[in-house]
Amino acid sequence: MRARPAPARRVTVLGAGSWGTTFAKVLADGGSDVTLWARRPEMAREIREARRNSQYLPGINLPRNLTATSDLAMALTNIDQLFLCVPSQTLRDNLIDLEPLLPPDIPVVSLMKGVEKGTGLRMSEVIAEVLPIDPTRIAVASGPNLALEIAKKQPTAAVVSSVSMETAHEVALAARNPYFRSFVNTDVIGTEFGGVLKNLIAVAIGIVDGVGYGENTKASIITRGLVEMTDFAVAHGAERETLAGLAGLGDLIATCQSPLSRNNTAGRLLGQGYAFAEVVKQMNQTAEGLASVAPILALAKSKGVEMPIVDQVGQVLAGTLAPADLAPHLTTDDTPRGERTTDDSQARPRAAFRRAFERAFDQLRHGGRGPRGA
Ligand SMILES: NC(=O)c1ccc[n+]([C@@H]2O[C@H](COP(=O)([O-])OP(=O)(O)OC[C@H]3O[C@@H](n4cnc5c(N)ncnc54)[C@H](O)[C@@H]3O)[C@@H](O)[C@H]2O)c1
Ligand SMILES: O=P(O)(O)OC[C@H](O)CO
Repeated sequence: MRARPAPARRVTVLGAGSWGTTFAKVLADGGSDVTLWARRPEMAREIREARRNSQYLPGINLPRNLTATSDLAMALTNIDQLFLCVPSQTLRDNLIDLEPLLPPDIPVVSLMKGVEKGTGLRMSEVIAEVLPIDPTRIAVASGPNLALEIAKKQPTAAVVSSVSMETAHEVALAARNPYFRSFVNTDVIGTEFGGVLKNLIAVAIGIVDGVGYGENTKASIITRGLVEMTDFAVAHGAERETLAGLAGLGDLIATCQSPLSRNNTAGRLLGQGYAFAEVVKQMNQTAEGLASVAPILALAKSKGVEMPIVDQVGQVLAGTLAPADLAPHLTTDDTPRGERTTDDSQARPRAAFRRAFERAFDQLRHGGRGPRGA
């Protein structure tokens, strides 16, 4: 007698924007039965009946094993895994609504790349604060994942991270198909901050692009931006290696290079001279970087981490720095870490100046008798 095939995994994605819908497709193409929860009933109906999300993924056909509802209780009934993909600033309210309906002991996965304004908390921390859930059942997924490319089945990879390797594996198994490969790690802090921080560097890239600067400027910002990302994340407990991987460098490259990126696009509008309020009005999608600048700078300050590029992005958003003045060489270090001064003509005058200063100081201390020992 042939063994009966195991029933398909049942998963729900909360949030039917561009990434929520795309990730639901990733999961469905990986063999799960997927329910997508949309806030607006008309959007749920279009996804269910026409198998399209024409607002966020125009031209993309959605698979048959993906359905949609705007009924939260229905979306959360009898599921094996839950994925969260709403704007970071609304997550807390969404969690409060879903908390009484959450099935016990299922993995809850954040697909978001922002921090909460006011608290500075990462999304996994907001989940841990609001839901009565064992921390080992929380996971995050991040990587170079521009929604529209993935919806067209262009191959890419991501990282699923949880403090429990078992949970990470469980989720990665669901988030895997012929065009989407999920790797696993236990560095939740690094994986999550990688996704948040690359948005800020992508805004900077958009700004200089909008101004009309070329590839040298952008390469310097990307390179020094990665150092800022790494310093920040490591100071908050991340592993350096994570920031050099898909969730750090990988996502930084994708987001900084692509016109599909909303953070990059928002930056470009700022660089072209639009004021922050106008940019927010023009963007009808989530550009997480705009809300993350202030909490990230506050977190950086609390750990004494210097973030000159992110700081300048904050100033452009506030209207106190002209976009054309955002430049990577405006760092506070003479020679930033990771860069060498190859010609020591710059170092010598500084050393000579220090010696002259010490001599003068010594003379003053010893009543003009000349330096001690002289
Ligand atoms: N789009 C991408 O390529 C991509 C890739 C990886 C990660 N992300 C991350 O995914 C998250 C969501 O981004 P997105 O691209 O799907 O955004 P989006 O702007 O395309 O969609 C946001 C969705 O959230 C809904 N929404 C808005 N307010 C809400 C509320 N109060 N309650 C519930 N739902 C609400 C909107 O109706 C919309 O369906 C962000 O953190 C983003 O950084 C996006
Ligand atoms: O469109 P963005 O700028 O939110 O970037 C999308 C993804 O995070 C890229 O990995």
